[in-house]
Amino acid sequence: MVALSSYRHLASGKVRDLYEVDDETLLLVASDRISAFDHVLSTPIPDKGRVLTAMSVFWFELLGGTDVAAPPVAHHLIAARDERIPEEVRGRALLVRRLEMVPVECVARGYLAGSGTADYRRDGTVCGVPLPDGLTEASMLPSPIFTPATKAAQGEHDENVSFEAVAATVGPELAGALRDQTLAIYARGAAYAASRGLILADTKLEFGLSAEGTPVLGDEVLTPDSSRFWPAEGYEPGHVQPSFDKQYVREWLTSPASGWDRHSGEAPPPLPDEVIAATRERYIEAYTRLTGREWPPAV
Ligand SMILES: CCOC(=O)Cn1cc(-c2ncnc(N)c2C#N)cn1
Repeated sequence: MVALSSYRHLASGKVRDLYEVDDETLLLVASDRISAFDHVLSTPIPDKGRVLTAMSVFWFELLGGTDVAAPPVAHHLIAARDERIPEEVRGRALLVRRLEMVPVECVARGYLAGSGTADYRRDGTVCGVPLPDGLTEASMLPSPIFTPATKAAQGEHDENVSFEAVAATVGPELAGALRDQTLAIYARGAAYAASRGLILADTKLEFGLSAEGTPVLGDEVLTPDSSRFWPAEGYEPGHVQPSFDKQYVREWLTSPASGWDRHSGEAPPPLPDEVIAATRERYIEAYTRLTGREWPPAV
């Protein structure tokens, strides 16, 4: 049985870690850590890593499958079950093909939210894409838009950049391919989510390059950590929508009960057990509602 410590640690994000298995194989591990208001909270959410990993596997299989009209999406997933996956991370780790990653956060937005709303309010555009007047928080956009960003240092916000800036960095051909693939994956995800009563407001994808220089989907895919999911029931533009997975955490942290001031720059206090339990349930509900599969998945 292989131990995680036998793999070289390559990188860590807020809630995930990346290890080297061999020259062409990596291990992408999802922790149970949760972040809110740009802080990684001190209390983990049991099973969050396993649920989000199972969700990525579901999307890789759906997008990479040949059973639908769209062409299969090339992706980096090798295996979710494999003897090279250490016992301690089994179920929340993916064996993936090592890629040459493209340094662009490929974001697609079907609705106005987060930095999109802020950019729109400043100058009526997002990443240089002009939008109609009169939009408000959570407005549905006339059609989904590609709004790339450059990855910021940990703890900083990614910086929205124009398509032209991406083309200048990676070349117009690859920039166009990244945009097309990002919008195609968003459209498939949004349509599928809508059929399950969920709005996929936006999503962030990361790509590497194939030997031919074409995009290969990496990272996690269409999870609540990389995307905004809103319950379709109760959707109404004009205010920040409740996050499907983090609403209990956000409401408790901004309630008097937490004793925390989100503008203080101080770390948030630990979450009470009932908020942890309710949030764990929300992640499981997101998985079962989206995939139609039982939790936990049959071994
Ligand atoms: C730990 C959190 O950071 C990331 O996952 C971002 N990241 C991805 C890679 C990567 N590098 C080569 N090949 C890949 N298949 C991948 C993937 N996914 C590097 N950083």
